[in-house]
Amino acid sequence: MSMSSRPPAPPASPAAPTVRLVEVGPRDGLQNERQAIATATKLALIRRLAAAGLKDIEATAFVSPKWVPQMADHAEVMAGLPSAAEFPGVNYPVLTPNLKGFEAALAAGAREVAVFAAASEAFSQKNINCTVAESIARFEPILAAAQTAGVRVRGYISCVLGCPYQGEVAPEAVAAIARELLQMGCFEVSLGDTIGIGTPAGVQRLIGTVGEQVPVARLAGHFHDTWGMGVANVAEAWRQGVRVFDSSVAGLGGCPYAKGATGNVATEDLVWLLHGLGESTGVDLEALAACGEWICAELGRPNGSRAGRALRARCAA
Ligand SMILES: CC(C)(COP(=O)([O-])OP(=O)([O-])OC[C@H]1O[C@@H](n2cnc3c(N)ncnc32)[C@H](O)[C@@H]1OP(=O)([O-])[O-])[C@@H](O)C(=O)NCCC(=O)NCCSC(=O)C[C@@](C)(O)CC(=O)[O-]
Repeated sequence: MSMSSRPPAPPASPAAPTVRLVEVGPRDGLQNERQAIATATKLALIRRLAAAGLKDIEATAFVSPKWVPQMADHAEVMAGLPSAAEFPGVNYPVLTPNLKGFEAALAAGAREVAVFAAASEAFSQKNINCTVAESIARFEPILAAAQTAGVRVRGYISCVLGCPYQGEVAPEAVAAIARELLQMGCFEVSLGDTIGIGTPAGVQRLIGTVGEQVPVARLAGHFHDTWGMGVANVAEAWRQGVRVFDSSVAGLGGCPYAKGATGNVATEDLVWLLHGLGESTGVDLEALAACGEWICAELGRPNGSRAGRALRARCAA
């Protein structure tokens, strides 16, 4: 392709981000990979993501290694994270389902953790082996211990637009859990479309209903791309005022307890969309796309990012 026929690039991202991206590739993206992934590969991925400008990189999960073997090296991952001198201002949150996980995360140096609930009873049982109410009760000691230790706690809610076991999920159920998580002390609640089943109309209803109970500024969008709606759903959530989004480089991922779920919306696609909307993310899209290509080659899997593939094709032309 000649230079003149190239599509115009969206504006480059200026220094101060107006939208916060939470890169979940090293955790959500890798947790479902069947092949063993070396800790060194996970750390190289994290380093490349930080070098591309991502400031929130979910590093691992302090969950049971019997349930999610891929995250069994959580302490080693934490020990090998880049130093603050190398990448200033980068945050490395981790998942903690219970106090045992929180204590291990704290001992490993975590400064931010995430608790995860579901808006569906069936999913809660499959994912964390307890009811929704029991999960919230398990979070209480985490929030208390985190406050003492000065650790920030994020909340997740899974299945906000549908459940693989239960089907429809009422936005009111999501709103009630979001309110509870914020009242408990979570600084933000990430709304997970775990099976990527939602459409923009559902996102509009969801944010409208949840936004009646909690400030939209305290919500994040976490969209999987299983049905190809990831970017459209982000655009709708953005239109509704959401300014924090979770994504994974190259669209890595799936969920061990949501059969058929594909990865998160790809970070490259999200960055392309947001820059096109005039937002800044602080992310260098070319460096990110190179990172996406690299991890896909490492894992021997196709690149799930449309923008990443388009950039590669442009560079090869
Ligand atoms: C929550 C549990 C532990 C309950 O699992 P359980 O079996 O009910 O727990 P338990 O308390 O009976 O303990 C059983 C064993 O696990 C150990 N154990 C207990 N807790 C821990 C811990 N924290 N770390 C390490 N080990 C732990 C415990 O010590 C014991 O070991 P044993 O005596 O048998 O040797 C389990 O169900 C679990 O680990 N689930 C994790 C599931 C998971 O990671 N899912 C994926 C993340 S969520 C997600 O992807 C959705 C999200 C966030 O991305 C948003 C979206 O898209 O929807």
